[in-house]
Amino acid sequence: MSIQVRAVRKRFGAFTALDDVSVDVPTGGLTALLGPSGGGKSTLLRVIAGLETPDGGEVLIDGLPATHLPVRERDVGFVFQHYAAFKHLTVYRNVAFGLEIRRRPAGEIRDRVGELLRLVRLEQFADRLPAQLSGGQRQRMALARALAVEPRVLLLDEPFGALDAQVRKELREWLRRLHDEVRVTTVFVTHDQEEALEVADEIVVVNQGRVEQTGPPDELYDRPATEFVMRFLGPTTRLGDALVRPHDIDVRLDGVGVPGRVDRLSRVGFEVRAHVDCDGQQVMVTLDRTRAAALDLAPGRAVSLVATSIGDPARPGTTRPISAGTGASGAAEFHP
Ligand SMILES: Nc1ncnc2c1ncn2[C@@H]1O[C@H](COP(=O)(O)OP(=O)(O)OP(=O)(O)O)[C@@H](O)[C@H]1O
Repeated sequence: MSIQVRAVRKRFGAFTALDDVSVDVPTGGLTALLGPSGGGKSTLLRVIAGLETPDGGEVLIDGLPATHLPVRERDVGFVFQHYAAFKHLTVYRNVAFGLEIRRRPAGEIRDRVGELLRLVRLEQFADRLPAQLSGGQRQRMALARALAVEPRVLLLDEPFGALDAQVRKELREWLRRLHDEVRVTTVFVTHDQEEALEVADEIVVVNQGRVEQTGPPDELYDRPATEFVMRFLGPTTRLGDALVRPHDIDVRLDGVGVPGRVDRLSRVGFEVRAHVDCDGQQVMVTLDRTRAAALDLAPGRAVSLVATSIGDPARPGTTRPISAGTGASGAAEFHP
């Protein structure tokens, strides 16, 4: 089921939470709403769900007007950050709940719940109570429960937000695989750019109530439309006036480019980070350790730096340097 959000506005008193927001969610896609805290992601998700009515604009579900359609008629499944399970019911009964209240035949419920517990890898925990599960297992139960009634859309608001980094990482790989298997149109909210880049087919960057850019992860990373998007999606550094990714700078010894001197080197696994002083400007460059060794980089070494730029067909996919002053003016500084 596809979802279209057209020019939606939402105010809370004098505060504009969504300002002329348009988003297309394709059928069967996995779309991330990504942005900083307070940017309007949850409000947008709630408008899609029917939990908030927009002040202007419209929502179309499968091409039909749905702006004023009640939540229960939208066929959506939800999972929130802190999932409220029925504490006194087993995992099995929690997942079966939606089917039981719809009075589905016992055999059908058994088959469906069995299938879902397998999908979320909780078969062996069917008889436990929610309190006897880890946080990650509870969120997987929440997803199984949301999927039980076969919603046409799955809406996830920071579903892994309360979990620690390692579990989050596992769950996002798992979410990707689950989605590939069930293919239900899914929209999930996250403020974690790595989560969005790794999991989503399409990312909508939401900031200060507006959509900054929409596109597949690679496109946003390699061709950010604004300085805000560029900063939000990955590390950046300035070289002269240009804002570039640290791995899109060539370190040279032939004097071509901006002259500088290596200040400091640090190794992080396979990556070497070089801090280069270019006439007072600190430029950060990342390169792999093979390249760093070939250049014989060491503090004090004279080098020169060249930003590799997009639009050069010899180097497809590299980031175009964004000149100072372009893009979202006044966008908050953000260093993931
Ligand atoms: N019911 C409400 N009444 C008043 N203000 C609200 C209400 N809901 C949200 N807001 C405000 O709207 C803005 C956007 O909130 P929203 O929850 O959509 O942001 P978000 O991008 O999801 O942020 P977070 O990641 O912190 O949840 C915030 O400034 C918030 O305080």
